[in-house]
Amino acid sequence: MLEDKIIEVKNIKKICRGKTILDIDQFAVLKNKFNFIIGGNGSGKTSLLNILSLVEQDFRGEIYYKGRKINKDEQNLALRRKFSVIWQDPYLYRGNVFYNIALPLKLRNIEQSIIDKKVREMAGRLEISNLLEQSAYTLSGGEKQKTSIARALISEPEILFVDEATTNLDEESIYFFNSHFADLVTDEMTVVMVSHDRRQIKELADQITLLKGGKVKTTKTINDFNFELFGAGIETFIAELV
Ligand SMILES: Nc1ncnc2c1ncn2[C@@H]1O[C@H](COP(=O)(O)OP(=O)(O)OP(=O)(O)O)[C@@H](O)[C@H]1O
Repeated sequence: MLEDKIIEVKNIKKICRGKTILDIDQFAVLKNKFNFIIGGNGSGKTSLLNILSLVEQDFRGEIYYKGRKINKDEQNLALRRKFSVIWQDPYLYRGNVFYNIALPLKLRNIEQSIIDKKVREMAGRLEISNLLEQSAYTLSGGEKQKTSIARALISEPEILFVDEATTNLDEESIYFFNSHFADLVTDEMTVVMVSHDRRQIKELADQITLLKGGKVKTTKTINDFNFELFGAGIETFIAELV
C-alpha cells in the first residue's frame, strides 16, 4: 500500500555561495510516522529540515503539503502554525519557563485558563513543574531543552521537526529524552528527526533517509531494512551509515 505523504519536495536545489548544498530529485515525509534524516557532517540534513519546515523558503524546486503546492513567495503563516521545530540549541525568550511554554498558545489567542491548565500539564510530563517560575536564562542545558520541547509540543503540531535535539545533552538527559519522547508525541503527529543517535533511530524510526553530499542516497522504511538485513540487525547497518 502506498504510504500517505504529508510533505513532498521535488527537484530541490539549494546553492549557497556557489556551492550546491542540496540536490534532491524527490523526497517525501510520511504522515503519522517517525521520519529520520541521517548522514555525516555537512551532508545537508539541517538544510533539508529547514526547507521541509518552511523555515527556509529560498531554494529552487517545489514543495507540496498534502499534495497541494506551496507558494514559496508567501509567508504561509497558517501552515507554519501547524509545524513546530525543536532545535539543537534551544532558543528561549526572556521571561520565565511558564511564559516560554505558553507563548505558542498566546499567539493563537487561546483563553488564559486553558493556557494555565495545558502548560502545567505539559510541564508535569517533562518533569519541569518546579521550574515554571524560573527565568529561562538561568536554566541548565537539559532544562532549556526540556522547556523548548514543551513549547514545541504545547500547540499539538501536525508536524514536529527535531534537529539533533540531544547532541548537547548529558547521558541522563538523553536517557530521559529517549524514554519519554515516543509518549510525548501523539498518534496524529508526524515527526521529522535529524539524529545521529543509533538508539533513537532503532527505537523510533519508521522511515530512514540517508543524505550524502546534499543528495538522498537512500530512503527506506524500517521494514525494508529488516527484510534486507535479516540477521544482521539494523544497528550494524546504521553504524555503517552515520
Ligand atoms: N548559509 C550558508 N552559506 C554557505 N554554506 C552553507 C550555508 N548553510 C549551510 N552551508 C553548507 O552546506 C552544507 C550542509 O550544511 P547542513 O548544516 O545542512 O549539514 P548537516 O548535515 O546538518 O551537518 P551537521 O551534521 O554538521 O550539522 C555544509 O557544508 C555547510 O557548510
